[in-house]
Amino acid sequence: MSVTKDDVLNSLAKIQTPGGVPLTLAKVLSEITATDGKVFFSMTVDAAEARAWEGIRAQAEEAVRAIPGVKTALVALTAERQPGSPSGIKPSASHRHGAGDSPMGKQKAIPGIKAIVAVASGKGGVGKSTTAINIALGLRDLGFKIGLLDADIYGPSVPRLTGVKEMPKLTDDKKMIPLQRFGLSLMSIGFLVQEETAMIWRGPMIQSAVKQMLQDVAWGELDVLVVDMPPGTGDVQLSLAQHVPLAGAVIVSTPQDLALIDARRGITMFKKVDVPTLGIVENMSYFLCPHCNTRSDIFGHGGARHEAERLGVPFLGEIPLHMSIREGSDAGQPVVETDPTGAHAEIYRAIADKIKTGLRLQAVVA
Ligand SMILES: Nc1ncnc2c1ncn2[C@@H]1O[C@H](COP(=O)(O)OP(=O)(O)OP(=O)(O)O)[C@@H](O)[C@H]1O
Repeated sequence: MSVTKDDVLNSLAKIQTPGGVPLTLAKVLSEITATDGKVFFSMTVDAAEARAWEGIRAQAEEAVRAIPGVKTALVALTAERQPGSPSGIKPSASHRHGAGDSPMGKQKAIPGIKAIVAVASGKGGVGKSTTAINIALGLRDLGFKIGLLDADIYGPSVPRLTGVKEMPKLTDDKKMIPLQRFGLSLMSIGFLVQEETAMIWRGPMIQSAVKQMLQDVAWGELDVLVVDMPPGTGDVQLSLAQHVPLAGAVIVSTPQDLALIDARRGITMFKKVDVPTLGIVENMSYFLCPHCNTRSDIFGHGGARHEAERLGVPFLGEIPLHMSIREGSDAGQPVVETDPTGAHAEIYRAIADKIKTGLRLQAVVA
């Protein structure tokens, strides 16, 4: 039985807002998407009233899940920007009421997760997601229990990188159970909504959805949760960096000058929100000819290492441009998994080891 938008609207009409009108008349609902039993929409409310609306959001999600045929429902609560706050970003409830002076700042820690590490890039297409999953696998090989959260909501990559496209199941208390692959716990918006849907997301919706993917997922005990961030250094990324309790950030760049300028912006962004940069990775650093083994520095290799030195952040390693990395990551077979004793897996594990060292300095991971 397929679920329609009208089914969703009929069930939402029974919910009363704080102002006493039915939710469907409150002018807060976004476009509703209902495809293959997956329902997604957001509610945009005045920032000052956001806390009062959290209960309505939960009720709406509950009501939609109760419609026969609905397999999953995600309702994001987004607040209109407040003029005057930095970048227009409103501090979250946990920011205001949270405590603690850990490197994670004042955000609410996620129970059971020892450290959250963001993998970010100044611009798209530099291989951030490929690097993120292979680093996650490298950390797994070092003996850690690892999760991977795909926060790249513009173009979720985890389904492609892992070949996993199932719908997460729910626990009795309605938390999503992460999917398992390669010994990693995985969560991606790509498991919940169609890729076309992902394109229509606006900044505040992303922030809210990522918060839910962090907090409404039964992650269990993890040493490190690797977060594949959306590419870029705009307000959305800044806001995520501010709202996710990050222990540190890894910046992925290619060696070209332009990419490096963007990488620098990434470091500045994390600095702004007091998240330490664990280091820079240079991806597509050089090309090793598979036939003659000759190395070519196509993009002028070494830029990221210099940039890291200049900025006083660790340089984590160089990953070559290689067909097997591309083919593997595009076919759900990341290279650290498929060729664990090969040279590329070694490189990713060495990077993971440096990340481990960076985290240990902060006494987050044992
Ligand atoms: N070291 C590498 N060698 C060869 N191909 C690579 C390498 N790293 C990434 N790629 C390929 O480059 C493309 C972009 O990679 P990926 O999706 O990881 O980038 P991204 O920075 O996450 O992109 P997006 O802008 O979508 O976030 C993919 O086809 C991937 O397989």
